[in-house]
Amino acid sequence: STGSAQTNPEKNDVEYLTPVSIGTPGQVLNLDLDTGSSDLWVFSSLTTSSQVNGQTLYDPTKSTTANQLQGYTWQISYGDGSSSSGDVYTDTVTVGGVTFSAQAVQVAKTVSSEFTSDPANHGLLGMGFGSINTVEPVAQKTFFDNIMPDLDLPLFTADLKRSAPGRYNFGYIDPSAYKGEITYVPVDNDSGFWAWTSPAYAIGSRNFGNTTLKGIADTGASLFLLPSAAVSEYYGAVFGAKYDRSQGAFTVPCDASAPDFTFVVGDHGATITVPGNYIKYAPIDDAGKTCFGGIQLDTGIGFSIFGDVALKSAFVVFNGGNRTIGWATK
Ligand SMILES: O[C@H]1CN[C@@H](c2nc(-c3ccc(C(F)(F)F)cc3)no2)C1
Repeated sequence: STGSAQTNPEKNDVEYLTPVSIGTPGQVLNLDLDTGSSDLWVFSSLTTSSQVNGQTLYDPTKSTTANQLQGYTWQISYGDGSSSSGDVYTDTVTVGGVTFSAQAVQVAKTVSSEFTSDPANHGLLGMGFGSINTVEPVAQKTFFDNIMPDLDLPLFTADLKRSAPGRYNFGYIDPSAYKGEITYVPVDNDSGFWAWTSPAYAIGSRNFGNTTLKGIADTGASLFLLPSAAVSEYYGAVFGAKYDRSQGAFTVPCDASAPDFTFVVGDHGATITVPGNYIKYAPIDDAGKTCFGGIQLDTGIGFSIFGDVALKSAFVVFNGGNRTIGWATK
């Protein structure tokens, strides 16, 4: 089988939401497909009502194919400190025309304020590796784990765009979606993430250094989080850039000329270039004078995060069959 789903950016591309049908008859929720986690959880009829704020709710009692996993629970927290928890059902789930009939659907009973205040986000669909699924007493498989054997090719692709709809494809590679060759590199999934290493990077027209970037491809993360050496070098090249202690982040003048950030993929010279404009991420003042930086520090995480600012500059193949990640320009 193969499938294809359009994914739609929220304001400032802070996340990309994809319609997902759950249950019989289908209840369509817009979910954040997240390669950085491995739980499929949804706002539901069981979610504490004071924590619901316009989100579409999955109601398992309205689905003839829903079955509760009695006594199973889950609890997850994300990089930004947000969190959610609840119970577990199985039901039929369809994304982009690909269906799995007994998918674990984690229904939220509680969600943190960050989720409550985002009416367009009805939950997350984790596309990481199964080892980091949080369901107790038995971890559940991700949607991709479950459909992979039936896919023509054991992979999915991410084609995110700046402030425009993009696409997740399942089981095939669309040759019209990228230019040149796709360069594949090994993924180390011991952490449960799509972890890989870039051998070097360059800022603007400077020469490539020899500093490797060890990071994860994370479609659920908005920004590009890098080591302090790379971040300082980058913003050192932007006139008027500064570290704003009140924001705890680097900002740039929205009218600054920001250099591109190029990272190497593989050892045959392939590169991906993040346009400097993507790094003038979003205005933080009404006048649109100061912009939040799309590159920020990865301090304390232990690895870099190739989030949407990096991913939307490429066509990315997540191959679960041979555990590789492929990058191509587009
Ligand atoms: O944990 C890492 C795994 N992937 C990254 C991720 N973060 C979120 C997220 C989405 C929406 C929200 C909220 F709506 F604002 F609450 C919060 C976090 N989704 O994937 C970070």
